Amino acid sequence: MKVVDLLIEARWIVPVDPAGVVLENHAVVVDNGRILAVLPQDEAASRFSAKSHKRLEQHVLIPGLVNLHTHAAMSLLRGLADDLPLKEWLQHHIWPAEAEHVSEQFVYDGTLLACAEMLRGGITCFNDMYFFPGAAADAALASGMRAAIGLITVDFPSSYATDADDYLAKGLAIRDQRLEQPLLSFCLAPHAPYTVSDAGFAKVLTLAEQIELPIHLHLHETGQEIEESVQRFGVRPIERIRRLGLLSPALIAVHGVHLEAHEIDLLAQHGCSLAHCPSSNLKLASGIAPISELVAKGINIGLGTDGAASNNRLDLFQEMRLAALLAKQQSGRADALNAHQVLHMATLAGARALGLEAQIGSITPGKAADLCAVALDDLVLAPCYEPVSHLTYAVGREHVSAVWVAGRIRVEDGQLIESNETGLIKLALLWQNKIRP
Ligand SMILES: CSC[C@H]1O[C@@H](n2cnc3c(O)ncnc32)[C@H](O)[C@@H]1O
Ligand SMILES: [Zn+2]
Repeated sequence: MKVVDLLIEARWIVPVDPAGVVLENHAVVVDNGRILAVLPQDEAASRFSAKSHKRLEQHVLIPGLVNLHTHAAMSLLRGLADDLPLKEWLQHHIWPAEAEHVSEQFVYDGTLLACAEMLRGGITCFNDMYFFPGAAADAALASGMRAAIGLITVDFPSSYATDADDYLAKGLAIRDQRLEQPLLSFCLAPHAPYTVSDAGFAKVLTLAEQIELPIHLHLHETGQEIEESVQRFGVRPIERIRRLGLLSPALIAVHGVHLEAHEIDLLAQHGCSLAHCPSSNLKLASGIAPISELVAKGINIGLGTDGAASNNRLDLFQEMRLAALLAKQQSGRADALNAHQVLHMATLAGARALGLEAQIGSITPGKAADLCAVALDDLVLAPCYEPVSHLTYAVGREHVSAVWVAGRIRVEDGQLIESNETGLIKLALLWQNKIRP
């Protein structure tokens, strides 16, 4: 019998790959942080002796969720400026607050708080875009969470950096210092077409090609963004980005709310990914992304929460439900996006966009053991005919009972391990008193 680190037996396992499969009474064998095997429980018992054993009698085990777009540290700005459209929200509220308060400590503390919220909700990996990305990376590592850290660029100075060259040089140094961290990966993260010049994009593209990183960019979020681009550059943002050479499989276009048919074709032809953030798009009244049309063209779509100042939750179960419901409403077809497709978006599609498809996103031997157990023995989830249906339409993040990142348990019985929740609330209160004394 082979001795292994961990054996997880679950009532249901949804590996996500192969698509549409639900395994009953199977086990996941974990060793050295990786998935060694997925097999029937009786076979697992005869082949493996585990140092640690978890029995999930009434649970469904899924891959850890991948949050494809966030600004984690903005958890400290949650609820600061509600009920506003994007431009007014950013220019008159968020950017002034960031100019006054964002520091390395703000980003570390805010990201720590966000990681706690995300882990408790079954998210094991997040794709971040924010100032002081080194502090975000360190907070993710301190939380034992996987993160794709955005090396940001904007054309305005901040407390973090002065201009495009400075942003990129600082980002590269942050990456160089953390290259050996197995839980970290990196993206180039130019903020948006309206805050990055052609020269800034050219620099981003050169770097992304040299060091083979994805490019994480807000794109076509509002109608106003598009109108202003036409006035300023004579073309819509996607066309400008195309001319600059940024449309490629490396691009993670965030939002894509306003897309014409030929622009959807362009994204498909170039193999771009899209980060769909339905709550943020609804709250800022930006619109609803044409998801069923994007799906029909085979575009890789992951789900994001965006920051907590525009959502105001970092809750991918809510984004899953919303994504499914909005796609149905928008297309007029009840089968527009089914529960399996939505779970795929929240896991493997996000991993693929980040270039992490070989490492995470499905319960597959050889991949990292990033796993999420959801307890279905709650009256609000009874009866349960189909666990994947429940994951999209009925489950809330409060039903997450256990979470592992690279085989290490981070949440047990719905509670964070090695994390002081009371301390985090106190930390948030300290910032609240600073920001709104
Ligand atoms: C350069 S750091 C990231 C920058 O993005 C801002 N931001 C947060 N949410 C959004 C959004 O929905 N659209 C555009 N920009 C957003 C954040 O406040 C930071 O300044
Ligand atoms: Zn955003």
